[in-house]
Amino acid sequence: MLAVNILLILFLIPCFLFLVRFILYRTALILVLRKWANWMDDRIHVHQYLKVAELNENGQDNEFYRRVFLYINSLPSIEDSNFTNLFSGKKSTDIILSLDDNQVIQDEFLGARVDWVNKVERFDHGGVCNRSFLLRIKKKDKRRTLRPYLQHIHTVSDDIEQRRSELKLFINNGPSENPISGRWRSVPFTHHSTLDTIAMDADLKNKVKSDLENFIKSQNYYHKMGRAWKRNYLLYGPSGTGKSSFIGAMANFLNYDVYDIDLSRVSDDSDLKLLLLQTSSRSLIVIEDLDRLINEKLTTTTLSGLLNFMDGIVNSCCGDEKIMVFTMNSKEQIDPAMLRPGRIDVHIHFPYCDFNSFKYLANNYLGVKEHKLFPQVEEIFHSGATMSPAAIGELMIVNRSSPSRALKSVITALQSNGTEGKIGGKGKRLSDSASSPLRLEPPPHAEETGGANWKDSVPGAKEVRKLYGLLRLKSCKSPSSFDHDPGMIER
Ligand SMILES: Nc1ncnc2c1ncn2[C@@H]1O[C@H](COP(=O)(O)OP(=O)(O)OP(=O)(O)O)[C@@H](O)[C@H]1O
Ligand SMILES: [Mg+2]
Repeated sequence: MLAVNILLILFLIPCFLFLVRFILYRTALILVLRKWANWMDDRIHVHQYLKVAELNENGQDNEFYRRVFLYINSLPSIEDSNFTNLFSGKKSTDIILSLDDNQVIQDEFLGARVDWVNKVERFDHGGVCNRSFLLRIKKKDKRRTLRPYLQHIHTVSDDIEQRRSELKLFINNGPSENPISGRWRSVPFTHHSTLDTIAMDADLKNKVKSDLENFIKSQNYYHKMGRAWKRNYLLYGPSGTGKSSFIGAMANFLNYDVYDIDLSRVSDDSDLKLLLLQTSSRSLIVIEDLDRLINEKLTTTTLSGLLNFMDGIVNSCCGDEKIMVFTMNSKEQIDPAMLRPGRIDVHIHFPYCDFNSFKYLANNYLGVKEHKLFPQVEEIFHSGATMSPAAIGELMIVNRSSPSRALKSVITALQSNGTEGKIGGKGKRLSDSASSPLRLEPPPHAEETGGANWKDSVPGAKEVRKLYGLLRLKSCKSPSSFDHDPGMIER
């Protein structure tokens, strides 16, 4: 009998507990209980308040208010708040939750519970209002958790901002242009290149990737060494080999804004310094075609002005975490002082296509991994014929509806190139400005206007050459590009 009773009790206890749990969670009872517990807790402890006002005493925006705003609205507990606003985000599918006026939200940090009140005081009918966030924290927790908690808010809000913000491309105004908007004007940076879309030796790409990753983690290292936290890259190689695209890929990889310096709009060395001073942290500072600017004397800045700029001396006083990127077609005629280690930390060579790069492009542009024409293409590459990735890419794009036709067009172009001899001349940018005497441009709107004709006929080498001036005959060795200098990469 006793055994039966014990069994019955053992059965009933879990049933009872299950029922209590069911009632608590199926009804609002659990919330009521939690509220009581918090109320009791509040009575027992002494609390302190910290106010983060929207405006400082001079009526200027309080940066920390904005950070707290981002932080609070990212807390999962916002879903438990009694009143929450819903807004649509940047994408049509995004919905953003935002705490309503005078609502309280709870947060927990290092085991301490804190409350935030979104305080809004209105003075006249919905017009002027005072906004602030009020932090309520237990006195006993304050000393232990406040500082790390505020730091935590900084880090989280930084992270959110970084994820949300769109990248910007800054272009410098001339010294006398646009005094209101300052020396830089910006447009959204929408370059779609990524490290994956660039055809490049796989080892080299991985090295660059890890170099960039190391750089962004090395703040302490640079500061301990007393150096500005910056790294200088030189991308060099013939026209159409992907240097500019690689800059876009770097910016997208690092999530950095890009400052593209047009040296022809820089009046002198101090003007260049000024421009650098007005760049922000976490940015790529780019000077393209540096060799052409120097050799053709298209800049009024002096060599020493450029060297100081590369050293970033002025830079180190006003925010760092910058990467400078210089592009050149060739570094042969450049003063070695400009290229010495420390001034240029990483040299990356961008060569013409080899068979591996060709396969990479075929996969990216045509979605073709293997093809019966590949052995023939490989043979032609091995015989020494080559083209720039830009030229090959264009042939693939215009013939993308038929991979076989695209490959045949590349073969024809490579073969003609091989038999017709070397086509010399310095590479030019497709987008070169009118100031340049040698303008090589793609056919106007080839895709939209003449697209049908282009697609129907396979363009031969002559057409390609005429259109782009990008064909070269050059033995194409696999790139030995990332110039290793043992001292160049921090470990
Ligand atoms: N290595 C590459 N991988 C993928 N695409 C490439 C590569 N090189 C060039 N392209 C394509 O060719 C076009 C021109 O390339 P890009 O402007 O980057 O060349 P560049 O080296 O900067 O030339 P320039 O010296 O004339 O400025 C881009 O649309 C790019 O997509
Ligand atoms: Mg370029």
